[in-house]
Amino acid sequence: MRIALIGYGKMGKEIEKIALERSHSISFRINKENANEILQISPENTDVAIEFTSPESAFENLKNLLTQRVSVVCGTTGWLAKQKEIENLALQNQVAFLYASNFSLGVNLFFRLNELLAQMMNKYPNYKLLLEEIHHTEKKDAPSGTSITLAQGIMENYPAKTAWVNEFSEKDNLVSIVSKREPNVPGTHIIRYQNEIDCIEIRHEAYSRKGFALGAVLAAEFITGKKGIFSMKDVLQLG
Ligand SMILES: NC(=O)C1=CN([C@@H]2O[C@H](COP(=O)(O)OP(=O)(O)OC[C@H]3O[C@@H](n4cnc5c(N)ncnc54)[C@H](O)[C@@H]3O)[C@@H](O)[C@H]2O)C=CC1
Ligand SMILES: O=C(O)C1=N[C@H](C(=O)O)C[C@H](O)C1
Repeated sequence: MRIALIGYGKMGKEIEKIALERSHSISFRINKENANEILQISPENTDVAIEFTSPESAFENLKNLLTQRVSVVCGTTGWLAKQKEIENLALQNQVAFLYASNFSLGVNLFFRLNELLAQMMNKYPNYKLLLEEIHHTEKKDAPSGTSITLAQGIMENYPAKTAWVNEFSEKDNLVSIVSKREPNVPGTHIIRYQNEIDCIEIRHEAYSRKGFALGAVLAAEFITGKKGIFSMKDVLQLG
């Protein structure tokens, strides 16, 4: 498979390692400095593009790639207000598009665990809920994309929770997401239900970026040759 890497930073480089190990080749390495080269990417030279850039650049990159009829796996967080527009563009151009806030198998298992726990805790409202995310100090967006997915999973299974906020709050209808930034943390997410008697906590801690990169390459392998909108649930078949 010929992969174009859009964003050759921490994630782009990690993805390249896994892609080469799995016998794929890299058709383009695009960064801020050579961003215009994205216009040269086409189905003639590339099977799939993997986009990990920044919240400010993702929408424009995705628009260009999909209009040029190139299927895309996107891991950039913080641009989702325009997700529907991008999905429609993929459908119009008859290519595949897959976005995930987190590509690691562990986090996708954790998403399911979070939903099951929310379903149970829905019956015990005297437990206060807190969602905490810790990431490296270079991260540009807050809260993390993963914590937004976790908050959505809670709201779908705990109807009294109707919105999330990115601050500490004890309001019963809110999912409170607290974001912390510390050096060299690849990504940690904690969900805690607590009252004066005890505490129930689930936690996912990434030890490196390898799981994110492997998941992104598996997603690229999965969508190659397909058309439509996909998610990591399709790739990992977690049920
Ligand atoms: N979904 C997931 O599993 C994961 C998502 N992420 C997300 O991926 C994104 C990138 O993360 P990192 O690689 O850690 O960031 P990074 O800052 O190390 O790398 C980003 C790269 O994008 C490039 N870039 C910026 N503007 C560009 C443009 N217009 N065109 C092409 N390249 C451009 C920069 O030159 C830089 O090399 C972030 O939004 C982060 O939240 C990160 C890890 C896992
Ligand atoms: O910026 C990161 O590094 C990460 N971003 C993703 C997010 O916002 O959830 C995924 C992972 O936690 C690492």
